[in-house]
Amino acid sequence: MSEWTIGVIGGSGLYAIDGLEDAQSIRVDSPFGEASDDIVIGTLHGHRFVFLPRHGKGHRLSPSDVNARANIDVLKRAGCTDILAISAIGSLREELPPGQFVLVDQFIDRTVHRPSSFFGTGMVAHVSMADPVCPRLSALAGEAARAAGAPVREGCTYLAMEGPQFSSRAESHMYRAWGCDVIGMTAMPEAKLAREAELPYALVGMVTDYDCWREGEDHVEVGAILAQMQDNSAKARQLVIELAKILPARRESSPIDTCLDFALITAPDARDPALLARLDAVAGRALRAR
Ligand SMILES: CSC[C@H]1O[C@H](OP(=O)(O)O)[C@H](O)[C@@H]1O
Ligand SMILES: Nc1ncnc2[nH]cnc12
Repeated sequence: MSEWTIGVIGGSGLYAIDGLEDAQSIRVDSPFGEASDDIVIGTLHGHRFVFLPRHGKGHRLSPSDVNARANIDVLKRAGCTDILAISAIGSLREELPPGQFVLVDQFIDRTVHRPSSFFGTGMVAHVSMADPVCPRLSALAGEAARAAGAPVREGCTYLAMEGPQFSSRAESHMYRAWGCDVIGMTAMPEAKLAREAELPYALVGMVTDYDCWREGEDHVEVGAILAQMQDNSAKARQLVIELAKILPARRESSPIDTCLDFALITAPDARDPALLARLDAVAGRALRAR
C-alpha cells in the first residue's frame, strides 16, 4: 500500500466513487458532531481512498447544514493524508461554460452561518490561508481530469455563498466585479478546516450553469443543473480512477502536513483540556510536539 490516503469529498451529483476494491462502509464518531454520512474506505490502483458524500446519501443536507468540522475530523481520523473535494459550481465567466472543469486556487468566503474553526477559547490557532489549495494535489487532479476527458481551467477564484437560495443578479454582477470566476455554497469553511487539520486540499469544480449574470440567460434552476451534473459526475468518477493511476508510490512531505507548528498560540497553562481532547485528531500531532 502506498503512503497516500486520499479523502474524496463528493458534492452534488457525486454520491459514490467507482472501482474501490475491498470497500468497507464505516461510521466514524467525531467530537464535532455528525458527519454527513458513513465513510467508504477501499483501494484503487494500490492507493487507499476514503469517500464521503458531502450532502449525505440522497442529498439530505443543505449547504448550511453540512457539518464541515465533523467531515474533516472523520477524514483525519480515517488516516487521510490529502483531500480532494469535488463540487458543482456556477460560472461567472463567459469562457467557463457548463461542462467545464476548473481547479480552484483562491476563495472569497461569504458564508455566515457555519462554524469555521476547530480552535477557539482555550486553544487558539491562526493558520495561513494565503494559498488555500495544495498545488501538488491540484496539479495531479488536473492531469486526472484531462485523462478523464474533461476540459480543465486552472487558477480560478471561488465565491462561497451561504445559500441555499441562488444569488440575485446584483450579487452575481458584484462577484464578477470582485474577480471571482465561479460560485458555490460549500467549499468554505471546508478548505479552512482542512488546512487547520494539516490536510493538503484541492478543489475540482464542475460547471453546471452560468448563474444569473449573463444577458439572455434564464435564471439558474435546479432541474437544468441536475441534467448537466449527470454528465459531469460520470467524468468526476473517472477522474478519481485516473488520479489513483498517476499518484506516485511515494508521498513526499508537504509544508501543509506540519502547518500547525507555526499556528498554535495559547500558552500550555492557558489551554482548555476539554477542547484539547476534541482536537486529538486534527491537532494531535502538533499538540504532542509542543
Ligand atoms: C444542486 S446546485 C447547488 C448545490 O450544489 C453545490 O454543492 P456541492 O458544492 O456540494 O457540489 C453548491 O455548492 C450547492 O450546495
Ligand atoms: N449558480 C450557482 N450558485 C451557487 N452554487 C451553485 N452550484 C451550482 N451552481 C451554482
